Amino acid sequence: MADLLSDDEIQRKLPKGWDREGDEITKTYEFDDYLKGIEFVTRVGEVAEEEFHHPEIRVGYKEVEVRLTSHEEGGITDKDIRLAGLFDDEV
Ligand SMILES: C[C@H](O)[C@H](O)[C@H]1CNC2=NC(N)=NC(=O)C2=N1
Repeated sequence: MADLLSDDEIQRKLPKGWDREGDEITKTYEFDDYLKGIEFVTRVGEVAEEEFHHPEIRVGYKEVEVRLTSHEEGGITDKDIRLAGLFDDEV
């Protein structure tokens, strides 16, 4: 089990463009068209499965919202920070 991060660690480690909301970190990605967002979701899902750490994903028109938390630990861990960076690499 990974350690829960402190408030200061979260703020320090949070990748640019990500926000902290309670026990989650979140980012909304914007796309030129709906299907580009859907294609992004597929890539995010593949990374999540490879890392066995899964986000919640909300698909809107030309936008995709991703939310990460470590369910087993009950908060935000380095796994969430790491996945955030990997998802950013998939844009
Ligand atoms: C049994 C447990 O669901 C698995 O170990 C994995 C699956 N994916 C997961 N994803 C996330 N975000 N948090 C978890 O604690 C988690 N656990």
